[in-house]
Amino acid sequence: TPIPELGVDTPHTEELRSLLERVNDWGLDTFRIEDLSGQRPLTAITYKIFQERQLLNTYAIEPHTLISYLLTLEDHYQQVPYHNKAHGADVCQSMHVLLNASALDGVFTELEVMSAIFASAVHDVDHPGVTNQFLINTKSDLAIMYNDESVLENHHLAVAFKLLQANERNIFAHLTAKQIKTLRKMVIDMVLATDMSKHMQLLADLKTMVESKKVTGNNIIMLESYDDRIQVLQNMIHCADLSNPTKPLDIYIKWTDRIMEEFWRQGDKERDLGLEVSPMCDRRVASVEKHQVGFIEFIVHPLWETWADLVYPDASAILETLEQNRDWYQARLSSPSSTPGT
Ligand SMILES: COc1ccc(-c2ccn(C[C@@H](O)CN3CCOCC3)n2)cc1OC1CCCC1
Ligand SMILES: [Zn+2]
Repeated sequence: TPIPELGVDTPHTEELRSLLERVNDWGLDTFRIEDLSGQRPLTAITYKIFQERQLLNTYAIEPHTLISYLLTLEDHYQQVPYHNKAHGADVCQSMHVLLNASALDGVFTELEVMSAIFASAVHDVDHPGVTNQFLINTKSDLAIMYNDESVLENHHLAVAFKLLQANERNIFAHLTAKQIKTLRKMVIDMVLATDMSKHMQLLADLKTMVESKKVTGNNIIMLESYDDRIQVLQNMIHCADLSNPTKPLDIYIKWTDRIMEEFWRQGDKERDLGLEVSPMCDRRVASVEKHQVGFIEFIVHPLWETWADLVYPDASAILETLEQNRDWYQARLSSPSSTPGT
């Protein structure tokens, strides 16, 4: 069967094509792509990025093999409010834009770039919509399987690589053994770095790197060792994963609605199980704005401020939007919050 031009079957080909022309822009409306692509945002966006970066030519990837892998990957994202295929598509597209920073021009090899795009597309596959702590507390099969250590992150990686084992989905069939070994290690290192329990160490190391930053004549960052290179890619996927508050406000608010519904459903499960309801997971004690302000103040802004230093001045506009969005939520805190029915 012939491959549709955009990789997905949709009656909105014209509109989807023109929207995907903006794949290099920060703030691309992933929700609109979800609607126009026949609920295939991850396949449509990732296929476009692979084409945009000539990765099919560089690595002799057959279009139908890539489409087959992406459609199956997308089908393995669960229908949960936040950690679903739209989030996977959003982090993949955000990573694609971050890789284009001029301070990183020519820094990463094509294999590292493909590893980063692949890692972000797969990084939450089969996420069950509950946290690592919930899986540990409920003695879930996943927690038993991974001995309570980065349970979800390990699972996402295992699922992503398992799907490659079918010949019709093996997009890396024409890579050398050495390339596959390198790609696999980098993808594992990046996805494991999205575990929030690694956040403080990752940020501390990034700050150290920024302090000792070495650049070439035209302000391009010099990264000699594998450790330095993977550290930048790990912080990049972590930034992409925590990029919702840096996006246009109307898009950010939609992500907030989704994560809160996912957290509240976990709280409902904890209440039903007689467990203590986790912080921010009790829908009866909703302080959405307060939690977003705290999330930005303590996690998102410190990370993005440091990233913006590293790639200065490439992420300055993103940091500006983040600060405006924080002020918007802050302002709603002091004034009466939107109570139901008003
Ligand atoms: C728009 O709002 C949010 C957007 C994102 C997040 C958020 C938290 C952790 N993460 C990253 C994990 O999902 C890391 N995952 C785990 C599973 O394995 C893969 C890697 N993302 C939290 C958000 O708000 C919370 C609710 C109120 C304040 C905090
Ligand atoms: Zn994620």
